[in-house]
Amino acid sequence: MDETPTWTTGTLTGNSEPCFSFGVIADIQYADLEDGYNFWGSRRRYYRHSLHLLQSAVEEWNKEGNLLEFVLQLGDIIDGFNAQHKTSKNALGRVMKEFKKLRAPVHHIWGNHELYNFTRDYLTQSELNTKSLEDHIFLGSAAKGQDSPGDATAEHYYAYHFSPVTKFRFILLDAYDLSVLGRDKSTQKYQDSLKLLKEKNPNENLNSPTGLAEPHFVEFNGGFSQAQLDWFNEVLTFSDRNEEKVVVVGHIPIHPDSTDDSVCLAWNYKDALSVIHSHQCVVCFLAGHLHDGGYCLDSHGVHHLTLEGIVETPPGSHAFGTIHVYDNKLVLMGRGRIPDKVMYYTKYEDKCKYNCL
Ligand SMILES: Nc1ncnc2c1ncn2[C@@H]1O[C@H](COP(=O)(O)OP(=O)(O)O)[C@@H](O)[C@H]1O
Repeated sequence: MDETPTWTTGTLTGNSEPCFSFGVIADIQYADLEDGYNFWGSRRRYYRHSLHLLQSAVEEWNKEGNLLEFVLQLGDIIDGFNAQHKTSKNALGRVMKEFKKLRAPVHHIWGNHELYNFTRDYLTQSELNTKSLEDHIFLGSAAKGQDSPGDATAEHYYAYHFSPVTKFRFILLDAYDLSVLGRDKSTQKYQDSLKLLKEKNPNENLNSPTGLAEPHFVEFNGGFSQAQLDWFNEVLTFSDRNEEKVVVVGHIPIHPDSTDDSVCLAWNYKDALSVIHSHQCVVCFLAGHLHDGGYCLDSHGVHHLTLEGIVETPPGSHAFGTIHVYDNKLVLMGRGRIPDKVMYYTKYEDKCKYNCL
């Protein structure tokens, strides 16, 4: 980092100083287990050590003091192996104990490993439901299908938005709204998701992308329901009208150029992208899931940043970051495997140009 930030907190002010900052961390996948490997046996997974990396990330963030407004935990907080060992609640308890030492609030995203360990109803009642931190604004009729945090209706999805300072908003999306993971088999969403997955993936093992025209149609990915996309569109309409900048957060990447393979993408990523591209306000999409980092600036001037995962980070290295929010850019200060990055907001006129093409 060649930029040494000086600090002011408050609204986006028009000056050159950062306005606030937030932490990012992805794919902790803690389990009290010996190291293992990914599916291909090519990358080591440090299940037990991931807790130590979280501990030191929390210590580092706490040193940043009041400047750190919140932390985004991008999903897969504990590993699916906990379900097999019946240690899910215990493992979650250990990880949450570390997060509680943080002097800033944490916003939690749900990934596939949350759904290997817990039902959606359990998650809704758990500390991993941070929707109570939602900002309340008036949205149009398309947003009516959205459930409140306490609701545990069978078809619910987990998404919300918040505004830490005037003119800046974060939207957390549920990339497993359409999924066969975590949904009761009796629900319409389960049936529809299974039908879609099987149409796109004829393999006996639905986690296998072998031979697929669209290799991202695997069981460990998921997608967005039309109800969620309508709600998303309503929030972005509000943000456009209020001339806000928006960062969107989800577990699974939604742009092919922000992943190193064609597998780690949300099923209907194109639908999410087209909602984003029909608005001016989105500056960045943040994701995890891949474990390797990824980045692209898309055709509409939106940055897509995929974060390196903690679980595949060896002792001696790290994988978390702090993003400093300026009037004209986001500055990622990465630690360990996560490189620093400066992401300038695309000017409104340039976005208009893209949108007219
Ligand atoms: N190419 C593949 N073929 C078949 N199964 C796979 C493949 N890749 C992953 N899987 C399986 O899918 C599940 C999720 O994969 P995993 O790599 O553990 O996901 P994550 O990256 O979210 O930890 C695991 O059960 C894994 O064995």
